[in-house]
Amino acid sequence: MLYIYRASHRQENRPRKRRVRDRALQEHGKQLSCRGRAGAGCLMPSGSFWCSPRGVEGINPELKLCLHLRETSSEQPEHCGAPPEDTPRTLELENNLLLSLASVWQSFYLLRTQTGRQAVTGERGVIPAARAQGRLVGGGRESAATHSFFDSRQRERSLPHQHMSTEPSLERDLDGLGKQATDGHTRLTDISGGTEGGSMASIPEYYASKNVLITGATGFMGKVLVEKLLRACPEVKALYLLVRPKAGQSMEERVSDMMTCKLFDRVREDNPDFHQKIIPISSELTQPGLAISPEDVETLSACINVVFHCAATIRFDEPLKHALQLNVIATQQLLGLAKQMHHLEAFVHISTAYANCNRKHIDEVIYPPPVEPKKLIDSLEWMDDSIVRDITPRLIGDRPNTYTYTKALAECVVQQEQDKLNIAIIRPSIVGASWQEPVPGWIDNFNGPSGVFIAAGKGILRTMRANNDAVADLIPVDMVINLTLAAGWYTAVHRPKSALVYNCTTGGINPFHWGQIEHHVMSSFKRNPLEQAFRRPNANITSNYLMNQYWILVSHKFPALIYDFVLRLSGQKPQMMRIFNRLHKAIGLLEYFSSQDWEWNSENMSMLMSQLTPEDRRTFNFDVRQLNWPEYIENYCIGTKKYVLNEDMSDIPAARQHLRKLRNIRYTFNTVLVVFIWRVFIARSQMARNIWRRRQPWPLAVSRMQHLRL
Ligand SMILES: CCCCCCCCCCCCCCCCCCCC(=O)SCCNC(=O)CCNC(=O)[C@H](O)C(C)(C)COP(=O)(O)OP(=O)(O)OC[C@H]1O[C@@H](n2cnc3c(N)ncnc32)[C@H](O)[C@@H]1OP(=O)(O)O
Ligand SMILES: NC(=O)C1=CN([C@@H]2O[C@H](COP(=O)(O)OP(=O)(O)OC[C@H]3O[C@@H](n4cnc5c(N)ncnc54)[C@H](OP(=O)(O)O)[C@@H]3O)[C@@H](O)[C@H]2O)C=CC1
Repeated sequence: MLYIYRASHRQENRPRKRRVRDRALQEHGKQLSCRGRAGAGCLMPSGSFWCSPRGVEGINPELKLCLHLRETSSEQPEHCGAPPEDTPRTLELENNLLLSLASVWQSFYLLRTQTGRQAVTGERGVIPAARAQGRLVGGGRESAATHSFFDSRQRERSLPHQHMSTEPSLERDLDGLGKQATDGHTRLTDISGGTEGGSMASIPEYYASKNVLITGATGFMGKVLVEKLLRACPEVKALYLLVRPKAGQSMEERVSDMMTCKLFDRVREDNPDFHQKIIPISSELTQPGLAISPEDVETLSACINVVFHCAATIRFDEPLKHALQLNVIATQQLLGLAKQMHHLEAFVHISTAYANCNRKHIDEVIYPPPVEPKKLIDSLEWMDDSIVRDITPRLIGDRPNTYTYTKALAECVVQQEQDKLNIAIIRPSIVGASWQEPVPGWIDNFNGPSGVFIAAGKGILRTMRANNDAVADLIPVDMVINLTLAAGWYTAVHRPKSALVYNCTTGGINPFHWGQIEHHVMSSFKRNPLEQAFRRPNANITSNYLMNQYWILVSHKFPALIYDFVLRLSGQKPQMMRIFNRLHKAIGLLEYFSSQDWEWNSENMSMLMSQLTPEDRRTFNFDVRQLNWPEYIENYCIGTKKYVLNEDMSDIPAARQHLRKLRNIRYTFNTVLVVFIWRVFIARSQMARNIWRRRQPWPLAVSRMQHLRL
């Protein structure tokens, strides 16, 4: 027996909604938590609560999915009793229809899926494991029935039509599940029962014996993904990595080099033979057919269960044609390959939170693309590179670069396949060094803020345009990867009808600002200095353009000129001005992101967390509330020193000594300057002497005495 009630925006319906819920509470002593505004839902025999974005009868199309009732009681009811008196007849009827449909799905599920069969037979796997974790109570079959309702609901695509057509009206009513709500936002609650912890395979159980395809595995995030999968899901069958030969190295050499990197130390300790699970596949993503050999296509089509698409060009200055080729066309081709995969359960696409940075508020929806991707691809194909370069600013419009523009188009091409594939789109904001795993502060590149931190730590960068009070939406790479793996699991298990978008951001939950980052970066590099710093780290951010230009002149260009002059005098090649020019170019490309605020809705991230078992929540932690920013920034700065610059921590005393030397040089330089000014201007002018006598600050009085002694 289950209760169904329909909620409505209309004020007069709210008391009835509340009565139904209160009745459920009274009868079963349950504590139900309720979020949101209006909605429609049913209390399942398991005690979980299901609600649809459109209302059970589908009569109120404006209804958004707003209700999320979650059982918080550990006690499971034997049954749920009769429907409340005030439940209308139509809804009682729907109770029965829903139940029959649930049982059709359940039987189908039990017969068709291995998980289901295991659930009935009690084989090793999902159910026993779930029971062991205290997530299931009662007999295996009954429990399977209750937990499989939503699982099987999501498998409806694979159901023969006659199964669905037994209850046509109900089919229509339930259509809302897994589709986007009228605000376009497909929330996790749209497709799940909302049972805390869920009653399905845990993440490592799911990935056990799966074949996973990863693009961009040699990149920053790809590496962390490979490492975490191998470490946290040791039963994974194989990881197929699409890699291209590069810089004179074959793809095999590149992959074996990658596996010797420090990042894999922990995996190596746990399983010295981990490399056996890694299968490199030669692929150049910008080539037709991704340049994968026919044999490899066959292998991948036959065995891959999950795809993680991380590869992209993330350069902000990439020519549009190339960015389009890699970020859009290659994604299209990969989707084509994915459609040939017979056992594909989830396709996870890594996008960016800034794909829609032309908006201030960004929901977890796929916005209409700036241009129809196919049209753009067709037009650019015949265009000369110089013409494309000329029209690029007009094309990208209010986006700052070709990167964010092509990532937005990529989301659109991914969305076009949502009817054929189970898709998740992850949108991380600014991905920084790792928070905890495999080691705190792991980072291996100069992208995003890392280059800025390093340049500031070396004492080269002294000023930058950024808004002190704007939120710095940094997110640690390990949290992004944990969420990505969890989203892969969720997508495969629930098979949502439309692509689920996860804004993987921190600002809305645990905000930290650029001004605070500046403070912590500077103090961290003073405690743990980088080797051979150019000057003592002392950088400031300002949102004022003119002020920034002034400081660039005084703190960057003037010292660079002096330094290059000294180099020239000593017969060496001047280099400082060249370094500053490159730095200014890089900083100029980043300033767009550090000078503004965005607001991301990250509801699906929070909802996904609520679907994990307590154990998975610990292993695949992406709870950004737990981030302690000062500690994170300290580890980040140390990480740039250890892992990007390969500096030894034992050299810190020498680096501190070097900073002291730089400080003494600065004091000496300042003193010489004061003395020089004194001798040249003040000592020669009576008026200056008069002014001088009237206001003698203490430090200058000292140098005056020194002068007298001279
Ligand atoms: C005043 C200091 C206070 C400190 C606190 C305040 C901090 C404010 C920080 C603000 C940061 C804002 C960051 C926003 C990022 C938005 C992110 C959007 C999220 C994403 O989705 S994508 C990931 C972000 N992508 C990038 O960051 C790529 C940006 N990079 C580029 O586009 C190009 O690399 C660039 C900058 C145009 C340079 O191109 P080029 O001149 O051709 O140089 P190379 O790329 O070939 O590199 C040559 C060489 O230099 C190293 N390098 C690259 N960038 C830097 C850098 N910033 N600093 C130092 N060194 C850098 C690079 O590794 C190469 O080294 P090799 O040894 O390999 O030759
Ligand atoms: N880093 C960040 O701050 C953020 C990143 N993202 C997204 O995350 C994903 C990963 O980013 P990240 O790891 O930082 O990027 P990296 O630049 O570190 O990695 C890019 C990966 O793509 C591969 N690749 C690039 N071109 C080709 C090609 N033609 N053929 C085959 N492989 C290719 C690279 O391989 P190779 O080693 O051969 O060059 C590399 O493995 C991207 O989709 C990016 O948009 C989103 C938000 C923020």
